Amino acid sequence: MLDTEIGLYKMRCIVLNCLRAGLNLHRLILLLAFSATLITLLNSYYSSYQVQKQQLIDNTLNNHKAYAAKLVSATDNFLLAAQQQLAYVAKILEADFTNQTLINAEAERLRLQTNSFNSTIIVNKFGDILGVSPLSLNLQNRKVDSFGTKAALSYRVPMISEPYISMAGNLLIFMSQPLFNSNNEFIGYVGGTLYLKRASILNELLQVHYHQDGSYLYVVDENNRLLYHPDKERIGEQVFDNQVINAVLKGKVGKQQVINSQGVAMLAGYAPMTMAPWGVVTQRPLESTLAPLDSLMWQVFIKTAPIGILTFVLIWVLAKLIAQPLRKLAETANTLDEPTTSVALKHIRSWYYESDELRKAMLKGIGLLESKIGLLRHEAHTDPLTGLHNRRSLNMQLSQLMAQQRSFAVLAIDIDHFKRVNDEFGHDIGDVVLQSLAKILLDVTRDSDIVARTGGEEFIVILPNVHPKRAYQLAERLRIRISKSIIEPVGNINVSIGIAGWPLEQLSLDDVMKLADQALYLAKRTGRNRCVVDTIYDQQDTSLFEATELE
Ligand SMILES: Nc1nc2c(ncn2[C@@H]2O[C@H](COP(=O)(O)OP(=O)(O)OP(=O)(O)O)[C@@H](O)[C@H]2O)c(=O)[nH]1
Repeated sequence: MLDTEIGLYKMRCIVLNCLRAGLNLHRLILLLAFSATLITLLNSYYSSYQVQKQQLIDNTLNNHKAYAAKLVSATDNFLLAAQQQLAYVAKILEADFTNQTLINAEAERLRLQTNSFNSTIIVNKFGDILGVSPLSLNLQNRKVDSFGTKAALSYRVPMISEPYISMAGNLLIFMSQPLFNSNNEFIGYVGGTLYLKRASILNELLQVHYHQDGSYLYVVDENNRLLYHPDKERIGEQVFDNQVINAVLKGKVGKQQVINSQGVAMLAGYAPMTMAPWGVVTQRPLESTLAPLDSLMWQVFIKTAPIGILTFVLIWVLAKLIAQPLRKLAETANTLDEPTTSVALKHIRSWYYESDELRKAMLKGIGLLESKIGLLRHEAHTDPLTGLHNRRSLNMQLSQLMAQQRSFAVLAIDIDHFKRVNDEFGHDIGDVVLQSLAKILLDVTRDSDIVARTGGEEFIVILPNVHPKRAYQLAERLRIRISKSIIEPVGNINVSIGIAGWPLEQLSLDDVMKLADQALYLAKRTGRNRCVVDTIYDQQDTSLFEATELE
């Protein structure tokens, strides 16, 4: 019971600690596995304790039942032998009952030849005591006056009396054999006593079976009186309300767990005698019977403890191994937006099916997320018709260039009389022209240049690190290339280009774009199909620009 209480207390501590520290898979697995193991261990301890306890009780009851039967047999044999001795003496005396010397000699021989009787007595039919041994009892020539000796005179049969106090003051039982003459007339009897409280053959016989482990036996007569008990003070005491005594005096053989008259739980076996209406009960206290079980269970605990501890350690390690991949996956799930997440995911050792599937699913999810974000980013920065940068993307790129303090030239390009193309060939063909122009622009510029469509038929080309004169040359080459290109079914188109640049007297980006627009407007106004450089930009000190390779 103590083990169960300790186990429950430990489990309660674990649960409370988990609640305090916050539940996670590792702790849950530990809690589950620990509690399952603990319950199994406690259950096996408890059930093996119960089984062994029952086995001990059954064995003890069976042993004591067998003891009782054995003692009954030995005591019956003794009484039979004693009765036979009396019968033998009776035979001798019947032949010559007037011979006083013979009477004295037989009384003495009967007592001394064996140790069956404590005293012997030979009585005539009038109750006169003719012979006695030992003489120290001073009963010669007296009349019998006790319960047993008078009963023998009246009943005139072989008999064993119930216990009584003798004429000499001893608690005893009296055995007698009647004497008959040749005419079959009752002439007296020969008898012997068995002392109950003093040393006697009966006490010696029964004491053989007294054990030091708390076992003891007692004998009761038909009046519930104790004839033998290890506690001599109790001999002669009448015991009622005892189930075992009631059963044995009804002639039953058996075994039973009882509470004795002192209130102690006993495991008893009992059997009735055949030579006398007595019963023998042998018993052992339940407590002393079960005492070895506690040390046995302790030994079992000591022997199983190392394996138990090893099991707990194994559970702890396994729980950690199982929980670790899921814990790392859970931690990574909080940082899905970080670029290093997919690399971290790949390094997680998901060694079993579920965690591996989860990891793969997360990797797939991140892949899908990244491609979707990439697509959205591309769409947010791209002109859908031409695939060039849109205005948002252009502004971002320009901000970066300005942040890096890198100079650049701006070409603002507008198709001349594009309205006519739409009007003559339709809007779809107009779109084809815009797409063709985009291709030419990409073809002529470098990868490091930025080509954007910022309006209907307006394009912006940014040339990083290009000084004004080189910007103009490039714009001219671009214009000529466009005008010479045949775009089916429209044929040739022309463009006007306005040129400005940064840095320019600390102007803002908006101012630079306005200057490029103004130059473009000038190109349109002065006849189209031409390039115009913003005047301020045209006067820039070329030393401000890095040397660059031109197409
Ligand atoms: N096909 C097509 N046409 C467009 C698109 N965006 C704008 N336009 C047309 O571009 C034409 C621009 O006309 P205008 O602003 O009058 O300029 P323009 O005809 O080129 O004359 P100038 O610029 O003065 O030489 C209009 O007819 C618009 O409808 C587009 O995405 N696709």
